[in-house]
Amino acid sequence: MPSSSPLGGQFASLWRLRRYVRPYRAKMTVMLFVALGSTLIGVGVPLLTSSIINGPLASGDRAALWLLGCYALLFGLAEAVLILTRRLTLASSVLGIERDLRDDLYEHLQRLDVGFHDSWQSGQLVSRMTSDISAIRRFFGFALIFLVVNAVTFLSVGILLIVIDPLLGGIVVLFGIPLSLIVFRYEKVYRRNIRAVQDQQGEVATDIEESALGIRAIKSFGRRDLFFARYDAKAVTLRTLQLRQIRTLAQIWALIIAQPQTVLALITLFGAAAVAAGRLSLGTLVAFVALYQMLVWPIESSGWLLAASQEANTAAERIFEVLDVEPAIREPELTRQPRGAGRLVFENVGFAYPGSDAPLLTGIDIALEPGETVAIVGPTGCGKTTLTALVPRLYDVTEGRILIDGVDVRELPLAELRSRVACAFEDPTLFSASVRENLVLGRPEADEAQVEEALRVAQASFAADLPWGLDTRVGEQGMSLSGGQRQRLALARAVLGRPSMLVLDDPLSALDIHTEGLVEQALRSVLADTTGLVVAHRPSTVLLADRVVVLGPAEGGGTTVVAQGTHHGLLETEAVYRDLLSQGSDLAELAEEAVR
Ligand SMILES: Nc1ncnc2c1ncn2[C@@H]1O[C@H](COP(=O)(O)OP(=O)(O)OP(=O)(O)O)[C@@H](O)[C@H]1O
Repeated sequence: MPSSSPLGGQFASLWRLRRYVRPYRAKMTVMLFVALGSTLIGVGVPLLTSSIINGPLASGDRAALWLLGCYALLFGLAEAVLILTRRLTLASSVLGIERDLRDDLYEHLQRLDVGFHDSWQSGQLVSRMTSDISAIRRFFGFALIFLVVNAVTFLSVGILLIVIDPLLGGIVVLFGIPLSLIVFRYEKVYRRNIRAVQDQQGEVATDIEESALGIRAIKSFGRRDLFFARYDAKAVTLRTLQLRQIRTLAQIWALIIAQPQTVLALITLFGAAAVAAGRLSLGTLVAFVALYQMLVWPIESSGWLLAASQEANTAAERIFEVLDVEPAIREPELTRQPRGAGRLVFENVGFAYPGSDAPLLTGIDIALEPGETVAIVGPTGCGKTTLTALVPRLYDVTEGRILIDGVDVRELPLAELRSRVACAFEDPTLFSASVRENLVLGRPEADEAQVEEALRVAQASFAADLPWGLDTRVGEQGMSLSGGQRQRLALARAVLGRPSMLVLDDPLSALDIHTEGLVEQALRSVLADTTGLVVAHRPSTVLLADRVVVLGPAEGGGTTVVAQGTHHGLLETEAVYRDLLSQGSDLAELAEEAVR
C-alpha cells in the first residue's frame, strides 16, 4: 500500500511515483539547487539596485558605482550559467523517469491476463501509455522544480519584504491569504474536470484505433459517415470537457493575475506616502517594488503549476489503476515437472467468463493420449475456442483441472507450459516485423532448418518468394499478406520445432481447397507424433484427427461433451454430428441451445 503523501490526499498518486525519481535523485537535487541559486541571484539584483541608488548614486561615488555595476554583471552571468546547467541535467533525468515508467507499464500490460485485456478498451491503455506519461514528464521537468523554487522565493522574498518595511510587507502577506483560499476552492473542481478530459481522450483514442484497424470493413460497407459521426460525437464531448477545464483554469488565472496588480498599486500608493513623509528612502521603495515584482511570476504561474500538478496527479492515478491490477493468471508458487510423452487430460472442466454467472463450459472430460489428435466439433458459439484457450492458460478453468502428463497446468511454470503447448488461433496474429521474426516468436532459438521445415509443413514456402525473403516485413498485423498467407505463417509458427502438444483453432479456415489439401497432408505428418487438439468446422479438418469430441448443450445449461468416437463411428451413430458436418444444418439454432 502507498504510504501517505506529505502533499495531502489529493496528490497521493503523484507521491507514489517517488520510486521512479529515486534513481535520478542526485541529478534532481543538482537541478533544484541550480534553480534555487538562480532565484537567489534574482533576489540579489534588486538589493544591489537599492544599494546603488541609496549609496553611490546619492553620494556621487563613481568608483563604488563601477564596483557595484561589475557585481550586477557577474550576477547576470552566473544566472545564465546556472540556467544552462539546469536545462542540461533536466533532460537526462526527466526523460529517464518517463522511460522507466513507460517500461514498467508496458511490461505490466504484457503480464496481465487476457481477461484484463478483454475488459479494457485498448485506447484507454494507449492514452495512459502516451498522454498520461507525458503529463507526468512535464510535471517532473518543470512544475516540480518551479513549485520548490516558487516556495523558496515566496519565503525568502516575503521575509525580506517584512524586514524592509513591515507595513508594506504586511499588505503583501495579507493579500496572499484570500488568493490561497480561492485557489484551494477551485483546485477540487479542476481535478474533477481533468479526470473527465483524460478519460474522454482514452475513448477517442479507442475509436481512432478501432476504425484504423477496421478500415477495410468500414470502407467495404460504405459506412465512413456512420463511423465519422460516432467518432465526432466523442470528439465533441472531449471538446466540451476541455472547454469546461479551460474555463475553470481561466477563472482561477483571472483571480490570480488580478491579485499582484492590485497589491502593486497599494504598495506604490502607501510607499509613495511613506517616502513623502520621510519614513522610507526612495532607494528602499525601489528595492521593495523590484523585490515584490519577483513574486509576480511565482504568483501568476501558480495557476499553471496547479493545473500541471493536478494533471500529473490524475495521470498518475490512471496509470496506477493499471499497475495495481494483479494478473489473474499467475506463476505457480510450487511447480511440478511433468514426465511423459504428452498426455493431455480435461478433468471435469468448467469455465465461466469473468462477470458471467452462467458457466459456458461444464463437466468436460476428454483424455488425449500422447501422439493422439482429437478434433473438437460443436455448434458455433458453443465454446470450442474457449476450450482451447484453457490449455495454455490464457484463461484458467473455473472448475476441474487440465493435466499434462498428470501435472495440473497451473503447477507448471508459465514459460514452460507455453513452450510445451504451441497454438495457432483462428485469427492469425502477426506483428509488424519480418516474416522470420514472426515465425520464431515462440522459439527464438530455432535454427534455419527448423524454420524451413515449419514453412514446408504449413505450405508457406511463398515466404521465400517475398521481395526480401524471410526478412520481408509483413506490415502492421501482417496486413500486407492475404488471409490464407497469414494463416499459414501462423501455422508454421505453431509447428516450428515440432512441439509435443499442438492446439489448433480451425487452422485451415482461410485456405483455398488446393492449399487446404496440401496443408492437411503436411499437418498429418506433424500431428503423427504430437498430441493435437484441433477445433474443426469442416469434414476435411476432422479427418486429421484420430478421434472426434462433439460439444453440445448440457442438461443444466452450458456446453459439455455430448459424444465422442471416431469420425466414421460418429457419422453412423450420432445424428447431431451428421447435422453439424452437413451443409444444411441449422447451426445457429444449435448454438442457441448450447449456450442456453
Ligand atoms: N472474452 C470473452 N468474454 C466474454 N464472453 C466471451 C468472450 N469470448 C467469447 N465469449 C463468449 O463465449 C461464447 C463461446 O465463444 P467461443 O469463441 O469459444 O465459441 P466457438 O465455439 O469457438 O465459436 P465459433 O465456432 O464461432 O468459432 C460465445 O457466446 C462468446 O460470445
